[in-house]
Amino acid sequence: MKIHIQPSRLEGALCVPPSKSMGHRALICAGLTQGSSTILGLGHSKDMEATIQCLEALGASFKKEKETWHVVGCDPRSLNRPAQLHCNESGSTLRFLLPVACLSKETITFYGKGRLMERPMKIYQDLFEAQGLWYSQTNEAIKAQGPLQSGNFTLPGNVSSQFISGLLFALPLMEKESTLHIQGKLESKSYIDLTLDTLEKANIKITPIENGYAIEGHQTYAPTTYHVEKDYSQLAFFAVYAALKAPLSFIELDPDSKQGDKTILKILEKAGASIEWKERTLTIKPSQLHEQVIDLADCPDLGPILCVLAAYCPGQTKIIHAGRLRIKESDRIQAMEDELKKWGVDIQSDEDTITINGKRNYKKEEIITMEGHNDHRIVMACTIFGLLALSPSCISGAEAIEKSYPTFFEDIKRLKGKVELV
Ligand SMILES: O=C(O)C1=C[C@@H](OP(=O)(O)O)[C@@H](O)[C@H](O)C1
Ligand SMILES: C=C(OP(=O)(O)O)C(=O)O
Repeated sequence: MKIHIQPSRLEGALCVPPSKSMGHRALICAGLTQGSSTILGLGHSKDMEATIQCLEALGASFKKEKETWHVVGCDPRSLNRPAQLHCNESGSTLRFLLPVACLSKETITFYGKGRLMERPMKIYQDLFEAQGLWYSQTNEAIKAQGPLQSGNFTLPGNVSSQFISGLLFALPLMEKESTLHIQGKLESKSYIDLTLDTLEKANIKITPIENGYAIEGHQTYAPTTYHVEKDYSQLAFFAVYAALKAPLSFIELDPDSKQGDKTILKILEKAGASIEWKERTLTIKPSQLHEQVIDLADCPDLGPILCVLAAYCPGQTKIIHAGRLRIKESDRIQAMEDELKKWGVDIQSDEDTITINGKRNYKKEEIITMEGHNDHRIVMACTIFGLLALSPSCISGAEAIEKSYPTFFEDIKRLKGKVELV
């Protein structure tokens, strides 16, 4: 799918989609509850679909009535036949559900598409092998056989927090107590906090210890009602636009949200934007923004759109601790470098840092075609760049938005943005 983008002045109010991270967590906690739970405000995307289908393959059932999901959970320990879990391109689905599914004694096959099976998984392989369990991986699939046992687990803190979240979902269901020790600096900590928060709602007890967590065994997930908040990671794309170009309002937000990507508001304020809250509505107004140093350790998903922000902020912006962007749906540093260079943006990177010397305007004589790199966040970031530019452009591979934000282009049109299918 190729989209033509005209420089546009967006206006109005937007309700961004529900949080994908909170959605995965609510689905998993509800899906592991021996009883029925309710999820309110769950969004629709390929990643949500993947998590629902995987939990169904483990025995949970999901029913949607209007905007409410009714979930009857399962116990993977009582699975009595091999199961196939199709994770599509969702790293969260695969890494959260691998230890959960392998509470079972049956062989579980996990399938992935796109770049999923190239993303780091060795942490789980090592952990299975240390317990003498079978684990094998090809380009298309991972096959593993539990049952995974409780114990003392040590994990690096800087590869992906999703391994830690995955174990936090599974360990409470094991027979005995476990500990999880995190080695080195913990990155994406806000995502672990979201996991702990959701587990607490399901009455699962996790005790913080020095550099890790203690998890009692033999716990049960309690039925409850989960409310999924609107997604600050998705809001970030439009927030950057508003801070640079024209005011936008965002409705139905939780101002006290624990989502780590809410930090986009601090970053924009630091750059000079005006941020105003009125109850659950946020208004962002543009200003002459300036450069800064941005630490990405706790908010990796903001990386691509922050490259756009930096490109339009005069002065030198440095985005540090960005290395994990290389192991997402694409190498997001390389992808942004490739696409922004087409516009003449002065952007360079090393393994862990992106340096951008920004300016206020970009204009090309010819129509630039940007590539989506099969990555939703690259498509969305490049589209925002195109809306802010002074000359028209195209983005190809735009269907990648289906992973997390299927209505992205419809929302732009609703705000009077000029985007058209070519
Ligand atoms: O737990 C989560 O919901 C997520 C954790 C982050 O991954 P890492 O911990 O691998 O950085 C983030 O990039 C991903 O989109 C969602
Ligand atoms: C990296 C992402 O998701 P996941 O790791 O779940 O594939 C993302 O949404 O940007």
